[in-house]
Amino acid sequence: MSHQPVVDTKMSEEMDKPLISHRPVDSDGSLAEVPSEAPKVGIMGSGDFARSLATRLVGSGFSVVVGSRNPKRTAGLFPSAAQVTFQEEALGSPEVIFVAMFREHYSSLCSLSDQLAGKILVDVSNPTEQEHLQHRESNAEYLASLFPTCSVVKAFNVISAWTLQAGPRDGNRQVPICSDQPEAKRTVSEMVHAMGFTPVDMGSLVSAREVEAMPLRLLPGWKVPALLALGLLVFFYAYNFIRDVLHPYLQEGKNKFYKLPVSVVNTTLPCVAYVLLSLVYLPGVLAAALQLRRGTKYRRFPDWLDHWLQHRKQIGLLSFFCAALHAVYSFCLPLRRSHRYDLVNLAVKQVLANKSHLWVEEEVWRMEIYVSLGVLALGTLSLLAVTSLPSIANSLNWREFSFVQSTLGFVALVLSTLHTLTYGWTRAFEESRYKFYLPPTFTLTLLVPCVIILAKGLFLLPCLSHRLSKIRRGWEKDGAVKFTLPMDHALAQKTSHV
Ligand SMILES: Cc1cc2nc3c(=O)[nH]c(=O)nc-3n(C[C@H](O)[C@H](O)[C@H](O)COP(=O)(O)OP(=O)(O)OC[C@H]3O[C@@H](n4cnc5c(N)ncnc54)[C@H](O)[C@@H]3O)c2cc1C
Ligand SMILES: NC(=O)C1=CN([C@@H]2O[C@H](COP(=O)(O)OP(=O)(O)OC[C@H]3O[C@@H](n4cnc5c(N)ncnc54)[C@H](OP(=O)(O)O)[C@@H]3O)[C@@H](O)[C@H]2O)C=CC1
Ligand code: HEM
Ligand SMILES: [Cu+2]
Ligand SMILES: [Fe+3]
Repeated sequence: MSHQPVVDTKMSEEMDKPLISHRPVDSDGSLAEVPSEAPKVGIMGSGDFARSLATRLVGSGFSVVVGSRNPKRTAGLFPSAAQVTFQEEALGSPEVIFVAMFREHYSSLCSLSDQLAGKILVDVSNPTEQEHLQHRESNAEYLASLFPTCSVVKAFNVISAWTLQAGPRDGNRQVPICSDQPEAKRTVSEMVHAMGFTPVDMGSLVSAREVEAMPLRLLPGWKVPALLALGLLVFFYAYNFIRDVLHPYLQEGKNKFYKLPVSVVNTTLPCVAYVLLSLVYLPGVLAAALQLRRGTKYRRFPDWLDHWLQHRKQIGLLSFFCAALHAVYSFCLPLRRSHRYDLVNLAVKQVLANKSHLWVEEEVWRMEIYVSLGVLALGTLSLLAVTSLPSIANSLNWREFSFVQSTLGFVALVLSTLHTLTYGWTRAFEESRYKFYLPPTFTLTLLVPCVIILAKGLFLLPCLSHRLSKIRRGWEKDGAVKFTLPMDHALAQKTSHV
């Protein structure tokens, strides 16, 4: 929505009047005279939402009249500047009427349809999940069907009563708006703006169903990645439990259960982080391989790959989260009592065995290097995480963004791989490291990243990179696409989401 004054002369009279929060400024800089009569807005219903809305509207310079079935009982709950009266009386002068009632009570307004004729009705309702599934038409479309002479606008349903009352200082400021009457939509948009929110035009009233579904979604796009991370956590924790705790207990009768809270977790978390990171960069490689094989970029990827590509951000951020936890756990390793007892016991054993100066040069170097590589990997990952914040992403052009995400992300994957390899060293080849024939955990995680690194290397070979960049500029192996376009189009529509 633009911040400029609206020039359209056909604008409703309501909006020609200045609002307090938007006082027009004269050319000499002083405030223009505020007219005595503020634009009048009606609210049907006296519930939580109606009260918050009235408070906010009054604060933004509107004059509010509330229509209630029982004004005596409810008047005390509203700001004194708001007029609370019977439903039919509230409908008289305002051009814009908010319907702050639940869907099942809309029809109770039908007796007032004569007074409502020609007015703008704002539907603020939120269906429950059940209602949303039960009704094929949105609440707003239902309201429009009850009052065909009114202009129905869907707005404010994504804003909670609490946010309305507290003002848009924190939380989401965006208010999606849709309506079949552009004029009515503009009037309400200006009101949204005057109340300190940002109107987002969602088009005609058929979008109302989508707008009503917005508050029902919980962290869209995170479900599959979160389940994936959880699955990996459970798998690796169980695997490490068997190797590090169960095996010593069953085979040697040793009690190593103290490892459950820190040690086992700190073997699990890095493996999850590392696998998730490789799963961020695997689909890009698969996509490139598919394009090379098909010889065109104009055929859609299979659904699963399309989905995977779209969820990389969430998978990547979960990977970063696990890696950060792994780093903190690693710093804590030497703080533990168990660690000190182990050290002292080792020292005592050495003294008894009359050994001195235990310093294995190779072990020292290995440790110095893998810790350093881990720190570098985490540092690179945190750059990716920072640039994924919308405010920072918006300040980068797409080349800068894709440099950080694609190139530095790959660098992070390589550093993590070197970190894991130097940590693992020769352990993968020592028989004593195999517990119940299970190889050390890190060996399980190395396969996919190594495939990715190899593939990326292959794609750099002149013949392949040349062909790939030709394909990405629209070149096609002859006959690659011609006959599949119409079907692809249907597919594109079917799968376009997120
Ligand atoms: C902590 C963290 C945060 C993340 N945050 C985000 C985020 O905010 N947003 C987001 O989208 N992703 C995010 N990701 C996911 C990931 O970083 C990006 O999806 C990244 O762009 C993937 O890079 P890619 O090279 O695998 O894939 P793409 O950049 O999609 O490329 C796919 C393949 O095509 C090649 N390629 C691409 N374009 C061209 C071209 N024009 N010419 C030739 N070859 C080309 C690439 O080399 C690659 O092989 C995040 C990841 C992590 C770990
Ligand atoms: N609460 C919130 O945070 C949000 C609410 N909404 C939407 O706002 C609308 C109102 O919600 P909310 O204020 O929380 O609900 P309430 O139950 O608190 O208020 C509903 C109001 O509807 C009025 N009403 C009119 N006719 C009837 C009737 N026949 N039976 C019962 N009540 C009637 C009542 O006012 P009276 O008795 O004065 O006539 C009542 O106060 C809902 O559609 C909701 O989805 C949307 C976003 C957030
Ligand atoms: C500040 C950053 C980091 C530090 C200090 C660090 C430190 C460590 C330490 C001390 C270990 C050995 C754990 C043990 O003894 O059980 C380890 C293992 C490991 N780390 Fe890191 N690391 C860091 C970052 C990362 C990152 C970013 C990744 C990958 C995303 C990663 C992946 C791994 C893996 C896979 C292992 C092997 C786990 C196992 O099988 O035991 N680390 N790291
Ligand atoms: Cu999806
Ligand atoms: Fe219903």
